[in-house]
Amino acid sequence: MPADASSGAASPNAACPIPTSADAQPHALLRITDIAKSFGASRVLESVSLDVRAGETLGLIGPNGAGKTTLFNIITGFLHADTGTVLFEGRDLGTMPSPARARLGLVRTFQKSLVFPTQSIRRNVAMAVRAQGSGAYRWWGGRAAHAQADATAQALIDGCALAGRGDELVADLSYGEQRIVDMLIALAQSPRVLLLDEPTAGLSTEEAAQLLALVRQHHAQTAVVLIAHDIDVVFRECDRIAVLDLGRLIAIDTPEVVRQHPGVRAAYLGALAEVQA
Ligand SMILES: Nc1ncnc2c1ncn2[C@@H]1O[C@H](COP(=O)(O)OP(=O)(O)OP(=O)(O)O)[C@@H](O)[C@H]1O
Repeated sequence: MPADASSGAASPNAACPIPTSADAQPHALLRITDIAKSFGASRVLESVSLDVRAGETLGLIGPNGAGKTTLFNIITGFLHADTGTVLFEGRDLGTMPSPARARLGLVRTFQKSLVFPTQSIRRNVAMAVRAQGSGAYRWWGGRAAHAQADATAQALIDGCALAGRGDELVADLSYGEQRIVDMLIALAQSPRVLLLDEPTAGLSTEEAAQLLALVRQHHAQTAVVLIAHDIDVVFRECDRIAVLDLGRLIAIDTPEVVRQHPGVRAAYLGALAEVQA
């Protein structure tokens, strides 16, 4: 947890002043400012600003349809915002396509797994290692490049609960084990900012904690942004929590402060009362 994870009051503006490129602080790896997005007449995001700091885990929560995945899509270049900026290490990413963003270290996972189920664990992870260099998933290439990617993949696999099972097909793994492969694929891309879209859905709280611990095992300084509907997991695992409601950021602060935020409690209809302090 970063030393400066706490950030004061629960109002979005007080906790995270609307930033400009001129006042970017060195610890804000990713800074999004005034993001708005509509689909036709439907306004999905409205003036969303927040920063993401090296080494922190920032939870991104909100009711269904609040705009969480749309925000991920904009940060990672799968969609472009109508207005607003995405700064990565102070650099405006503009219309940079998603593969180029991934090569900078802006890596994401998806709600639906993107693994190749009929391939081995090692082959899936090795392809991600190679994608980091080339910007595309490739089956072919020189022997040395293959060997290097395999070795990196093997090291990742050996450092987790799938150690010694690199030759197994992903299709033969349990649901929870497949989520680990998703995470290894993300980690293979050397993320500086890792955006995780529902990686813990369907996992127990314990399994979710183990999955997230994998990130810190490999990348202590990576900033993690976690979308999860299990608010128990979010409140336990995150240094700060950002709350979207109807496309607006209604709070961004420490779990302790967010838990008490009246707007957040209203959005969650009292469900927060169940979360352990
Ligand atoms: N490509 C699209 N075209 C039209 N509407 C879209 C598109 N993508 C998302 N939406 C709409 O935007 C709103 C926000 O969707 P989004 O997936 O970002 O929400 P979310 O907070 O991630 O929801 P959930 O928790 O259910 O995944 C929803 O009403 C959704 O139907």
